[in-house]
Amino acid sequence: MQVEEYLNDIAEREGTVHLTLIDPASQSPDEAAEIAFAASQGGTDAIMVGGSTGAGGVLLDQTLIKIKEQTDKPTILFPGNAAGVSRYADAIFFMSLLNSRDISFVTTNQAMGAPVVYRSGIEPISMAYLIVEPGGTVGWVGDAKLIPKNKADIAVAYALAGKYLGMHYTYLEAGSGADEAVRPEMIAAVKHVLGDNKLIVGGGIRDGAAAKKCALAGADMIVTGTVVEKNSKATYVTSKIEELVSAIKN
Ligand SMILES: CC(C)=CCC/C(C)=C/CC/C(C)=C/CC/C(C)=C/COP(=O)(O)OP(=O)(O)O
Ligand SMILES: O=P(O)(O)OC[C@@H](O)CO
Ligand SMILES: [Mg+2]
Repeated sequence: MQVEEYLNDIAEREGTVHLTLIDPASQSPDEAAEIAFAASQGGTDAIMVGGSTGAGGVLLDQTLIKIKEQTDKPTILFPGNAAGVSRYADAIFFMSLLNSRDISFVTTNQAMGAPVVYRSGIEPISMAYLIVEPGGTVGWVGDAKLIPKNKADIAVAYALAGKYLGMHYTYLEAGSGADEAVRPEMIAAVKHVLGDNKLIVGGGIRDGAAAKKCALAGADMIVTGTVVEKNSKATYVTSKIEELVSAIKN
């Protein structure tokens, strides 16, 4: 089964998908694989691999190779630029940062990365990537015109633009380690116009209660990264992921 179909199927059957984000720059490939294994034990549905600063090359390849030795869950690239493409992944969130001021994050990195995706045979999953306040590192790196956190109508406008451009997924990003996750009002307003198109929410989600708020508001998929990155002890990772997963599944 293709990864997009796999994710959509889980969203339909279980209500919400959980994705674990691993930044190859934050630990060794072996440690990344331990986190991926522990997260799989905790019930995560897939592993996203990427970072906004320097996640490419041999480190990215090795991280994916090691992760795939430890888990059967699909691996999905979450690239910060064209260098974030690796043939060792199953799929890639082929995203455009629609609210960037910098055309390189809207189309140029996509053009530079596309032939690599084509040759590697990994599955592209089209995605509108929208960065909301506070935005964190990715907001700065991506030169985003941050969507104000209480302006749901602006997020709705961008989400509709992405949908009309044919993007299957929309990602509302508050930034890694954000003090506050994307607000339920914004999630609900965006999901309302997306209809069957899938909505991913991430940034600043640290516990089951916060994840549940996002899921109840209408998120189809929840991404968490920092919570397990900073506490890579396997038993902690498994129980934290269990907490998040049980909060968002039917
Ligand atoms: C589709 C292709 C080939 C490229 C897309 C390029 C785009 C649109 C990038 C958007 C801007 C950007 C820098 C995204 C990075 C997303 C990401 C991997 C965030 C996760 O990393 P974090 O862990 O939050 O950040 P740090 O790396 O700062 O820890
Ligand atoms: O690290 P956290 O805060 O979980 O954020 C995950 C993801 O949305 C960042 O791109
Ligand atoms: Mg990171």
